[in-house]
Amino acid sequence: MIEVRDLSKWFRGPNGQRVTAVDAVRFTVHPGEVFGLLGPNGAGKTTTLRMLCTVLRPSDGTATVAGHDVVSDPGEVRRHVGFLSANTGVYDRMTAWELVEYYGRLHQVPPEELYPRMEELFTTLQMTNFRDTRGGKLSTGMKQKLSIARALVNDPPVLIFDEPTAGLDVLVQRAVLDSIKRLRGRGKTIIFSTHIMREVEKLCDRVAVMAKGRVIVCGTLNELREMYKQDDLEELFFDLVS
Ligand SMILES: Nc1ncnc2c1ncn2[C@@H]1O[C@H](COP(=O)(O)OP(=O)(O)OP(=O)(O)O)[C@@H](O)[C@H]1O
Repeated sequence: MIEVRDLSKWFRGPNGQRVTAVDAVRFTVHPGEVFGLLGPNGAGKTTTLRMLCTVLRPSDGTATVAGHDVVSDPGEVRRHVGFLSANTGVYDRMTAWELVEYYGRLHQVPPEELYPRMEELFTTLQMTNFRDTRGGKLSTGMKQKLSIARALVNDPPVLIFDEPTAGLDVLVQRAVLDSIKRLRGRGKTIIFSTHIMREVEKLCDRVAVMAKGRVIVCGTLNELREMYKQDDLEELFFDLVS
């Protein structure tokens, strides 16, 4: 479970001025739920997710992930989270299989769990054809799948995915979205960011629409349709953020 209460982050701009990237955001994500953070470029989605996975320290407010506070207990948060971002690193010299194995060992997954899980991940994410290819020779989509496998290798209860389908072709997009659905079916708590309403419609149980660092509205898609008397979610999103 993820609980976010009045979470804010500000940075110093080039002239020393305060740039508020995330402004008193609140939401809760439950196990077995896919929660979408939807917003245009610069809305504050990545900054919010980075605070949740302890890469960035909040300026104000609180967040707990799997019951652990992101500021006072970052190690435990990291142990319970699989994080994926557009620039998650893939080592050039390791093969796809070696990289996932390496992360599994880092997380101290016992071998009798690690290898069956890796076989399953490589099959469901359709990675068997490049299992022995080195990172440096993989395409963007292959690297993205590999980063997902890496995030899942220790079977964490919470998954934080920053634009998981960015830059992928439709086939890989579908494989990624299908894996997210399967993970929800297994009771994982999942939050992901996107600026594509279609993905939210396909996948999310609830969504928070963000703009200029704030959550403008949060609810199920039906609640949003009802609230704004607008059935076309693309239009609704446009109206909300413009
Ligand atoms: N390290 C930083 N220093 C200064 N400003 C930053 C920093 N990181 C983010 N920002 C600013 O915070 C705001 C929110 O950025 P963020 O990357 O969280 O948005 P986003 O919703 O993820 O956008 P995108 O869809 O383009 O990835 C932007 O105005 C951005 O310029």
